[in-house]
Amino acid sequence: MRRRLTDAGRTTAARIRLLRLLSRAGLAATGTLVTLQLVRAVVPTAQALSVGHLVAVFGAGHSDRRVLVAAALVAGLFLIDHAVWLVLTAVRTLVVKRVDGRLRAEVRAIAVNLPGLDHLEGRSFQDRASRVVDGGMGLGRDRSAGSAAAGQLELVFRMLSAFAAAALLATFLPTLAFGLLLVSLLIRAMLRRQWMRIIDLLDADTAGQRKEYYLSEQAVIGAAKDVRLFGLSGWFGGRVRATATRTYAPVYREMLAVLRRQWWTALLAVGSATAALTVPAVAVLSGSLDPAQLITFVLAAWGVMSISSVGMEAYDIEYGLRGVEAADELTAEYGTGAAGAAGREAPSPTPTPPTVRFEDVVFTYPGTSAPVLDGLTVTLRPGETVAVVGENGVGKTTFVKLLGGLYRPDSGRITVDGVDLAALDLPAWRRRLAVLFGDFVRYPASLRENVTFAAPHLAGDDAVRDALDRAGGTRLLAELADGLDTSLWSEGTDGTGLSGGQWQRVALARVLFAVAAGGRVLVLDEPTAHLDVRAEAEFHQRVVSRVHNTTTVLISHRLSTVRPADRIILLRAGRVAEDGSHDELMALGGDYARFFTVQAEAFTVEAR
Ligand SMILES: Nc1ncnc2c1ncn2[C@@H]1O[C@H](COP(=O)(O)OP(=O)(O)OP(=O)(O)O)[C@@H](O)[C@H]1O
Repeated sequence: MRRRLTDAGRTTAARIRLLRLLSRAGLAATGTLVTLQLVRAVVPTAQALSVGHLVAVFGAGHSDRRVLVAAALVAGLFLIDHAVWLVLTAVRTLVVKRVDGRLRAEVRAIAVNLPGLDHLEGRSFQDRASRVVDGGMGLGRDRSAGSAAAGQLELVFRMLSAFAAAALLATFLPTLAFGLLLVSLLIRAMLRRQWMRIIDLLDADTAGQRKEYYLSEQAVIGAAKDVRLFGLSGWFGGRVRATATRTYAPVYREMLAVLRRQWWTALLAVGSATAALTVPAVAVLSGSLDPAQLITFVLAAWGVMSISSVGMEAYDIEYGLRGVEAADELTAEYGTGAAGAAGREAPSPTPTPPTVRFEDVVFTYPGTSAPVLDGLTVTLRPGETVAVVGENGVGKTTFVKLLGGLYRPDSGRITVDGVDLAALDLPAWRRRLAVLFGDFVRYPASLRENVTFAAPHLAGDDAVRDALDRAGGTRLLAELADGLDTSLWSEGTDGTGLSGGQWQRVALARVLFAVAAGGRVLVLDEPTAHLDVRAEAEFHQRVVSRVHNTTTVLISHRLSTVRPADRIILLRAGRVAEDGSHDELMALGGDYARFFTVQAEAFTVEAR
């Protein structure tokens, strides 16, 4: 019993929450929607009265003019109802889109402003965010938080309409009015309980909800080449069918089960309809009601009983409420997305590179058990070029992510000029970093923007051209029809598609631009992976040696790329295994020397 009451309380609070959500659509749009719903709510009662009035004046043999006016009133109400419905549909769409847009913007703000990646990569964050952002298709209908809010408003006015009809009926038959209202609400509650379980089933299969993703994102755009060359269209089709079957098979089973359980509601509905017709009819026969009143009260009874049906708005509410709850949970857990309280400003806003120390750092990715970094201790001295090498998966990129404050160590600490990174103002620290990740982002934007995104405040095309030149992108710039204005978003704008190597030069230009804007620690993770042999050979001279007054961290499997570095650090088992210049490590005769020899031999064999 107590649980029922708690559920009821939660449901009421959720429904009020939905109504409050409507304010996000703006006063004018929401006000118009409320007004239109109000008109539609009173129309059935007005129709019952007007039809009764028409029958009364017709039966009393009044003049043609009075009959015509009464008939015009009936027709006018039908027309008004229809016209209001049309406008309401359009205004409702506007309100739904606005509410959804606002909620999505809030979730985007939370996601973008989270200081690290650990929450963002978690399954629970992603599921909750996709619930808010994606909305979804429920039983063939677009459903979202916005449609839940509009649906809740619709339900309020459906109730109002039924109560208005009951009030009219109560003027003559109060017991019938009360009884019909009670039974109709009971039927509605029973139906709602039975049918809403279907929304639970739909909601439970998040993998099923993602089935659209395979088609739209992967099969059509993302993996278009692979899908065709490997002939994977059958696999995609099968995958979509399998997820659809997994989602909908239990739904259809439940629908059949609900239909088989309709006896009680059907009996109650038949009983109500019989009472609604026979009680006024008996009153007519006994002479206490005339035929015109009979029509008015039967129509009013009909208006009361209409609330017993579970309309689409009930599904909208139930489905979209999950999105609203998910948004509330995200806000409760991560705040509103406003940038978090700033820590101390990164020390020395001077133009010199800092000393960065990893002190006995242990780090394990959330949701995994084995640490990737396990007692890593290393110092990056101001202005030196340090190469980080090691086998696949040893933790090189993880080292960079921790350097950027995207994750925090489980134990140990990272210091910048002696100050713990955890105590620093992260945005300020990140402005002093320029990081090129191996899986750099190809922004759907112009060439200029792809470079200046690293430091939008540094204006001037000369700096952009200089960064492109250092990254070996001058020829690319000359070839592009619209120069720096060329859109590099080929799918979205008919812009230019670049090759892998050309994109890498653009991404490299972006971080060099960040260095020009004040970045004092440059990190290049696999910067030559897509470059041709000549560009790779020129890389150190063209890029690294021209970067001054900056600490450079270079990660690469191509040991010829890292050879000229001041220091080379080899990671093994999450910590530094070898540390020294190329010559020192070759003399040491450890893993680095072995890897270098193997690569050099392979190169010599290829070159023969
Ligand atoms: N977001 C993540 N969640 C869980 N584990 C991760 C995540 N990112 C990386 N890992 C794991 O951490 C380990 C180190 O990955 P990392 O990318 O740092 O290696 P790497 O040395 O840069 O490898 P490579 O040379 O292949 O680029 C790997 O075992 C990887 O599977």
